[in-house]
Amino acid sequence: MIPLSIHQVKKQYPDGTQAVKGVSFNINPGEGTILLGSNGSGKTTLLRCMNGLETATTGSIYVDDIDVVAAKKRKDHRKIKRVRQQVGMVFQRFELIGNLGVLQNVLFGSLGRIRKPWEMFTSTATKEERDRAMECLDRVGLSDYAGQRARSLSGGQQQRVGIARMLLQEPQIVLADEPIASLDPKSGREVMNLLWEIVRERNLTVVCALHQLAIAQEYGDRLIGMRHGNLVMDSAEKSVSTEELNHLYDDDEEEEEATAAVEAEMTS
Ligand SMILES: Nc1ncnc2c1ncn2[C@@H]1O[C@H](COP(=O)(O)OP(=O)(O)OP(=O)(O)O)[C@@H](O)[C@H]1O
Repeated sequence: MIPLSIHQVKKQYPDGTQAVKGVSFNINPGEGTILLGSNGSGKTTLLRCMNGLETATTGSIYVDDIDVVAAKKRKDHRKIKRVRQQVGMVFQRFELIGNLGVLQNVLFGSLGRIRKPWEMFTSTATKEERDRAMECLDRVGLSDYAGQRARSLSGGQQQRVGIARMLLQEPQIVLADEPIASLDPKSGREVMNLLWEIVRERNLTVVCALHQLAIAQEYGDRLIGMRHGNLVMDSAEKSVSTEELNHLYDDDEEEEEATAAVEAEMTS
């Protein structure tokens, strides 16, 4: 079964910004896909639509047999929860609670058992959950840091806690939104190595937004490029040269003007 299928997805924000303009692709099981594109090309929006953090305006996004877009529109919480259990997120800014301990942060990965936000602070983990969380911390090499406050860790260590939190969820799909953008090159590479090692050993399907082209070429099984909310490059369809990758980041004032002119003509 195709784990992730995206069909004609559009996302327009309430202020009128068209962040994603009709994107379609299927991701195969175990595929490590890297999403590329300059700032504002729509990568984060698309990732957030995939796990229902944002609701796509039109189109469908199937996670296994669930259409996330339809589930969000119908406010079908049972289906949204099933999607969230299957889809783990790794964020650029780690999204840890700095004042809390490392182990507690990982335990919040078992979000399936938390129904209301305040339960994050009142619910206590079972011994089994704590043991599993410790195993996840051990996998990312941080079991010795379990009792420390998250904010006392370096950026690279905090991202490893983010990976451990994602692991505790036991997802089938991992969405990583610029997981190394806040890290120095050495820590970034360490985190990328760890993330890829883990997804490979568990045969997880990954979609990872990145800006570092060399790393994208090194790690990605497949490279997908976005520009102004459109999918403009997919290495599954044709091989992609470094030149074409660089073109994704070209200064495109002229192209924007041309696109705006075409759009204005179409709406007049
Ligand atoms: N909540 C929002 N409301 C309105 N516009 C938004 C919102 N979030 C993002 N946008 C806009 O949507 C477009 C796509 O943004 P998005 O963050 O998805 O791009 P991106 O490719 O992830 O960029 P970056 O590489 O900088 O993270 C941009 O024009 C952005 O300003």
